[in-house]
Amino acid sequence: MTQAIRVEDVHKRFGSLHALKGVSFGIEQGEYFGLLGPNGAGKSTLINITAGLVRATAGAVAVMGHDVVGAFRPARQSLGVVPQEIVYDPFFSVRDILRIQAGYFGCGKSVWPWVDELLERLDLTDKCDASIRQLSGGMKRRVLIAQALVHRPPVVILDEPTAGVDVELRRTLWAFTRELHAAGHTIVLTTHYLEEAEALCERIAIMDRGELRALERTDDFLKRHPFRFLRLSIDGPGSLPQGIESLVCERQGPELELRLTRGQDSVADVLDGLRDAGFRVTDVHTREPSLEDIFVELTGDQSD
Ligand SMILES: Nc1ncnc2c1ncn2[C@@H]1O[C@H](COP(=O)(O)OP(=O)(O)OP(=O)(O)O)[C@@H](O)[C@H]1O
Repeated sequence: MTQAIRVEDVHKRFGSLHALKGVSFGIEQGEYFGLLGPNGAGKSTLINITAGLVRATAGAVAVMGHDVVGAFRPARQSLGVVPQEIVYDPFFSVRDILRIQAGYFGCGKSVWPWVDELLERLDLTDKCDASIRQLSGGMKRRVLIAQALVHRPPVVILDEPTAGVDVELRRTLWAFTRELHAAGHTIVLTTHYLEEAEALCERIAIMDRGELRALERTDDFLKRHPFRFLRLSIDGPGSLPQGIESLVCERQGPELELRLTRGQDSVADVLDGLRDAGFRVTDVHTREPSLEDIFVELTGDQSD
C-alpha cells in the first residue's frame, strides 16, 4: 500500500546550519504516529517541507504517493496541517474562515455540512458567527484544527496542538484525534508532552539535531530499553557506597531514585550494599522507564 508519508534522505540547510541531515522514514496509512525531539531537532522544518512551505535542499517527501514538489496540488490536497503558531485573519467570522479555507481546496458548498459538523465536534457552534479575534487562545486553536480538516484530508499533521492549552481542551483534542484515527485518518503528532505521545501514538520517531535517532512501536520502545528505576527511602549515616552513588539519578533528602541496567545491576545487590554500609531502607518501589526517560537517554536532553 502507498505510504501516507514517505521521507527519503531529506536534507535542509539554512546557510551554514544543517537543520536536516539525511532523514528517511515512512508513515503507513492509518497510523497514529509521533514525531518527537528536543527544540531545534528539525521537526517543524520537516513538517514545513511536507506541507510545501519550505523546499528541501536535497531528498524527497511524498504524501499519499504524491511528491510534495512535483505533484504539489494532490500532495497538499491529501494533507491537513495544524500549525504550531496561531495565525488567523481577524476580519472574518469563524464559519466564514472555514468556508473560505474549503474554497482554497476547491471544495464548494458540498462541504458546508461538514464544516458545521466540525464546528459542532470542536465545540465552536455557539462561536461560529463571532470574529476570530474575539475568541480565547484555546478557541482559536480549535479553529486552526477545523481549518486543517475542512477539505477532509486523509493525512493530518498536528504540530504541538496541546502546547499551552488547558486540561479540558487537551482532553477534547485527544478524543477528537482518536476519533479521526478510528475513522481511518493517518495522524502525525508532534508534542513536548511525552505522556501524550505514550498514550496516543502507535509508533514514535525521535529526532535530534537534524537526525533520526530512533523509530519504533511505542510499546517496543518501552519494553526494549535496558533499564528500570528503583525508588528508595533510606535512613542512615554519611555518604552512599560508590557503586550505589553512581546509580543515583535523583535525590530529595532521604528519597533516592536509582537507574539500574538490566542484567548488570540487581535490586538485591543494591539493598545488600546499603545494609552493609549501615543504611536502613524504609521503602522500596521499582518502576519501568517511561517514554520521557527513554527520550532523555537518547537525546541527552529534556523535552522542554
Ligand atoms: N527559516 C529558518 N532560517 C534559519 N534557520 C532556521 C529556519 N527555520 C528553522 N531554522 C533552524 O533549524 C533548526 C531546526 O528547527 P525546527 O524549528 O525545525 O526545530 P523543531 O524540532 O521544530 O524545534 P521546536 O520543538 O522548538 O519547534 C533550528 O536550529 C532552527 O533554528
